[in-house]
Amino acid sequence: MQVAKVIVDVPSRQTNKPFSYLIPDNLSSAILVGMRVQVPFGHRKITGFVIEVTDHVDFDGKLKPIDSVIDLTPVISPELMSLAIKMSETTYAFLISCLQTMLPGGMKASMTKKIVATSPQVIADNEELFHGQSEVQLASNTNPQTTSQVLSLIKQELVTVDYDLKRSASAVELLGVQAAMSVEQLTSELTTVRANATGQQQLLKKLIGHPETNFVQADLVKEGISASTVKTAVNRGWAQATKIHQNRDPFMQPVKPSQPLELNKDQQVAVDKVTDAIKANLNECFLLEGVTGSGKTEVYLQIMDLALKQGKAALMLVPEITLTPQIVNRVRSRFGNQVAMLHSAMSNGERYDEWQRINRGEAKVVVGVRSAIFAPINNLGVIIVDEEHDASYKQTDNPRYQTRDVAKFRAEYNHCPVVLGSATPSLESRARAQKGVYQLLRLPHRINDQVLPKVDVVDMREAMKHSSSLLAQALQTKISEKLTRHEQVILMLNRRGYASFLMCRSCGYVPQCPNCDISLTVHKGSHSLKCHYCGHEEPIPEACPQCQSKKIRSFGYGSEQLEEQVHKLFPSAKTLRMDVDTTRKKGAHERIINAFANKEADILLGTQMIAKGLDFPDVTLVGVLNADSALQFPDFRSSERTFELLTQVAGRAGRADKTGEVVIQTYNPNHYAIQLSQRQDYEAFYQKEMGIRRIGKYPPFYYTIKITGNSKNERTVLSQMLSLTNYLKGQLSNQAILLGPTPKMITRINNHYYYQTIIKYRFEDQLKPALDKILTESQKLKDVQLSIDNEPLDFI
Ligand SMILES: Nc1ncnc2c1ncn2[C@@H]1O[C@H](COP(=O)(O)OP(=O)(O)OP(=O)(O)O)[C@@H](O)[C@H]1O
Ligand SMILES: [Zn+2]
Ligand SMILES: [Zn+2]
Repeated sequence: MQVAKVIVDVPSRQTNKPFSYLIPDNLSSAILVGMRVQVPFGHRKITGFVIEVTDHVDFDGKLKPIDSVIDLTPVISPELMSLAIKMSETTYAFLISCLQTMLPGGMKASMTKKIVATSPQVIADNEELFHGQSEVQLASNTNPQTTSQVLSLIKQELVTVDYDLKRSASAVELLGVQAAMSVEQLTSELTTVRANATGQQQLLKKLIGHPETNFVQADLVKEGISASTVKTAVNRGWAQATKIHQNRDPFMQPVKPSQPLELNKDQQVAVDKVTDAIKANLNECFLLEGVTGSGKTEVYLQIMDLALKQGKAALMLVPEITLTPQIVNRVRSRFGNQVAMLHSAMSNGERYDEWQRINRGEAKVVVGVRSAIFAPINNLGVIIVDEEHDASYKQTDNPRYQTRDVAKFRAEYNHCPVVLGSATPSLESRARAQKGVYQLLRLPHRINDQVLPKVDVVDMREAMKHSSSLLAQALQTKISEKLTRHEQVILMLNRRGYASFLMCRSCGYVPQCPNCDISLTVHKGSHSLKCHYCGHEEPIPEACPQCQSKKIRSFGYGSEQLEEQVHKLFPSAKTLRMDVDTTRKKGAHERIINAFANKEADILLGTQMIAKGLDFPDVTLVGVLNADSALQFPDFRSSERTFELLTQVAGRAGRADKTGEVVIQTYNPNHYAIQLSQRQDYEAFYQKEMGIRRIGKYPPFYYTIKITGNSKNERTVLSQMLSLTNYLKGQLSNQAILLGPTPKMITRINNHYYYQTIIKYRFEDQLKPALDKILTESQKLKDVQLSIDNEPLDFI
């Protein structure tokens, strides 16, 4: 008798362990670990993942049989299975959530599958299945007999399985036209054309000049060659009408192949160290600390190239914001069709197609965002985590995993190295390199010894005495200079919308969100006040709702207002704005970047979206308008975030042959994060910040856990948090530090009240059991939701 142990799709503590089900005889050899199955559970039928198949029954009662299989081949590999178990333990998430996180979106149980015969013989031999067709659809509740027949065909490789998913129409077909005669023939045709038939002459000359080119007809019309001229040309045999496929997805545009660049000495050392580890199957972790523009990407490319030459696969992770066609095209230009991409702007169908290409081993290089760490890659040779300090590597929802940790687990499993790269490594990673846990590789110079940009800090307390403009005079002068030289400028204002809030000058009234404890942000484009936490939106009032005064004004600035001011100050400059509001539509982000790269605009302005990863050779000036925005948060990582953001955005200037300049506007010119980012001195910042963290007992000196409770009822959540905090105090040693419960910085969001307790600790073996117990107990509470965040990004 065979038994399958199944993790069922019921996220609760009680079901966070496998349930045993009998495997029916006709499925006996077909059920494999990593497949999804349908099983009876209470009075329902639900899905689950098979995590073990055994002959051993450790259950006294009568086992229920598996109902049907959902996947015909495993969707979770043994590697990912062990990873899910480990993740569930370390993130306090349910195993079922971890398993589901690993599958590409849309690979839902109810999805229809089809099997495709590999030869006519197969169709003939299995008439009752195929009914003469080459492919058939299988419903998710196919009977066990048919299933076992299909499974045996799969085993013999006589059929392939495909999931039916909607692909978005990413390609469009355009009408084209191409020469159909030789250049000589066309030249003699030219003599026969009437002198006043200018369109025909123009077209013929074009065809003669570019006999190989497939012209887009719509482009010709723009040049004055009409559709009827093209028709005449086709009728007279000069040209033929063609169809041109154009990809709408900016990530999929054709790219020119590129060759490896000759490395400088530091780059070579880095590449050699990592490739030695790949060749020796060493599970080592490298920290590549390279200043902005030092050529880290080229180092990644050559490392991946070597992994491929060793017959292995490579995974490169990038933050959401830097996953632009710029970086993807650099990878694709080196590795062509071997590259698979996984990003959130893709449709479910596109993502599934890429997932399959990876699963089948067709794509050997995977580039993607956080979730790509779960790509079904076999035989990994190296994992690269670019901009390793980036906050987007931490998932803020269940399961709350840190991608760097998952990367290290996979590398250990695959006996391969991990490369964490950044100009501003996280303190955690840099400290590990200090201790020798990671190997530190450094690129201290920019390519071609281009100097780092010169950074001026403008004290806005002084500047505001002379003018109330958002842009200090010093910055305005530099912008005009660059504009006259036709160089490009990047301006960052890390707040979206038009103004921070509205206030009545007569009575002091400030409109608040009705659902959250926060004032509403002014958006001029949509003529509304918006809550950035719950999405609440209302019209901008004409008069004060409290005292009816018309003296209602907006305060503070956002990116929308920056754009307005720039237009006023520099009326002839063309601008592009990039923030959450201008990049909602699919592909918008890429279009803005491409337009700026093509020099369709002089000034790119926006929120922190524009700070990272971009490489525009003509940008010679970067202005930061509110360098203090992150410093205002009462959080231990504020300085690190400020330093990182300023250093990264400054790094966008002067990356090619022209020297760059940076202007930082601040109200805290003496703050060390601002002063050290002015010098772009990461090492000094690291030393200084480590001293502060040591005294404050913060990471990386202490581990941290954040427990958050929320409820519609403030008193309920507070009393629950108090009792669990007291329980923890009893369980932990007196070395552990418990802070809380305290209300979160914004206590009420969407009418739920949030309270938190922070634990700082070094060694506490009773911590995990105590937290597991708290989670189990919390399942019984109806009106409080609890979450545990291991190593949270912030304490606010
Ligand atoms: N060995 C080399 N020889 C010549 N040019 C190079 C070399 N390595 C890199 N470059 C070029 O230098 C520029 C900067 O390199 P790259 O973008 O890789 O830097 P980076 O360190 O990844 O930057 P950042 O962290 O600021 O995004 C690129 O245009 C790249 O093509
Ligand atoms: Zn008022
Ligand atoms: Zn709100």
